[in-house]
Amino acid sequence: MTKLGIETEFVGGLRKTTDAVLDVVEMVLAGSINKQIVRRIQGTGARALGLSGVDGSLIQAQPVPNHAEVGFVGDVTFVESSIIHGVMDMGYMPVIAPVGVDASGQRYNINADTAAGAVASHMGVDRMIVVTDVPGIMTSAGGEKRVLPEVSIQQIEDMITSGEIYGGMIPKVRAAINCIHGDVQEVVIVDGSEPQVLSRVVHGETIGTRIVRV
Ligand SMILES: Nc1ncnc2c1ncn2[C@@H]1O[C@H](COP(=O)(O)OP(=O)(O)O)[C@@H](O)[C@H]1O
Ligand SMILES: CC(=O)N[C@@H](CCC(=O)OP(=O)(O)O)C(=O)O
Repeated sequence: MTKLGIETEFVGGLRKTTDAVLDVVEMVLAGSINKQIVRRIQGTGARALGLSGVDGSLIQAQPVPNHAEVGFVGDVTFVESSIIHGVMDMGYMPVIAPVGVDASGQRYNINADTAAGAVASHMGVDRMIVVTDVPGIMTSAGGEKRVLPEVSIQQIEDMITSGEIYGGMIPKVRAAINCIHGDVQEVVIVDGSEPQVLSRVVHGETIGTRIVRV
């Protein structure tokens, strides 16, 4: 953005999105970043297929409640999960860029965690794994900083209110809460720099933070 001379700022973890910002967001998220992820997955020998939420109206969106403040940021209204199932049935891992569209063709920038949560909910998966750059939800209650192995929805709400959960962690936990209210049984937040982190979660290792219904 800076290189292109466009200024942006974040409000509650969401990027303020003007038309000019939307152009760059779509170009980068659905273009270069999406293809980079696809190339990396293919580099491991797996098969990947990149698409954005606009393709096939995969991610349908509406303006967020605070759109007057943040602009073209979207909440997901519907996910055409049959497209994802179709891609997976063909043996490809879908890599979905978080850009949504509404019935009039308006594009929306959607936080990646919000989009992932909506995809997980609409697909009816048992578990969503959120990969980030910290070892989980951290607390400094009791003096030193530590990872919480498990948190409830109420604890999360309290931590947002107290400011202990802030910035980019907010859309992650909000997406987790939305998932848990549906069919998804648990959401696990883990550090992507941990080796083999996805298979370790799938095999039941206690790692990161589990968000459970309770
Ligand atoms: N309680 C918390 N525990 C851990 N990280 C937190 C917490 N509250 C806020 N954060 C911040 O959330 C960040 C992760 O969100 P974000 O930067 O959006 O990650 P990503 O780019 O992986 O989506 C962490 O790097 C950290 O700065
Ligand atoms: C509305 C909004 O904030 N969209 C995000 C989409 C990408 C994203 O969410 O990336 P992270 O998961 O690394 O934060 C953005 O424009 O940065």
